[in-house]
Amino acid sequence: MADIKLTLVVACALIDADKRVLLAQRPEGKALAGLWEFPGGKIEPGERPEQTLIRELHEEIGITVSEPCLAPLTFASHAYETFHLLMPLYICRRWEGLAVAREGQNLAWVRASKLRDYPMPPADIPLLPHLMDLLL
Ligand SMILES: Nc1nc2c([nH]c(=O)n2[C@H]2C[C@H](O)[C@@H](COP(=O)(O)OP(=O)(O)OP(=O)(O)O)O2)c(=O)[nH]1
Repeated sequence: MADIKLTLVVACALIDADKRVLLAQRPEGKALAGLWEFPGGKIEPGERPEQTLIRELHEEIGITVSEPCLAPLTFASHAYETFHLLMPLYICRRWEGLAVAREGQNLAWVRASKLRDYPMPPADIPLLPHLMDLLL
C-alpha cells in the first residue's frame, strides 16, 4: 500500500451574536484559491491543536481567543490527491477584538441559509449540515 501523508489542520467556526459564521477566502496563488474556508491552519511541531488555533486566529484575523472558549464541533477527513486531510473543527462564540483580514484575504460573516452560496474546499462540504443544524 502506498504511504499516505496525513496532514493535520485545525479550524474554527467563529459564530457571532447574529448566528453568522466567519469564512475566509483562500488567496490567489495557493492551493484551493478562491474557495471559502474556516480560519485555521496546520499544527506546528510541539503545538497542541488549541494552541495552533489560538495562534492562527490571532495571526490571520487579529482576534484573541482563550482556550476555554474553544469547543470541539466535528471533523473533516478527506483524501486530497497529494495528502489526506484530518481537520478537527472547533466552535467559538466568544473572543476579544474585531475580526479583520490581516493577511489580505476576504472575510465574510455568513448566515446558515447562505452557506451554500460560498464555494468551499471539498473537505468542508460534509461539515455543513452539522453547522447548519446548529445555527438554524
Ligand atoms: N484553514 C482551513 N484549511 C482547510 C479547510 N478546508 C481544507 O480543505 N483546508 C486545507 C487547505 C490546506 O491544504 C490546509 C490548510 O493549511 P494552510 O492554511 O496552512 O494552507 P496553505 O495552503 O497556506 O499551506 P502551505 O502553503 O503552508 O502549504 O487545509 C478549512 O476549512 N480551513
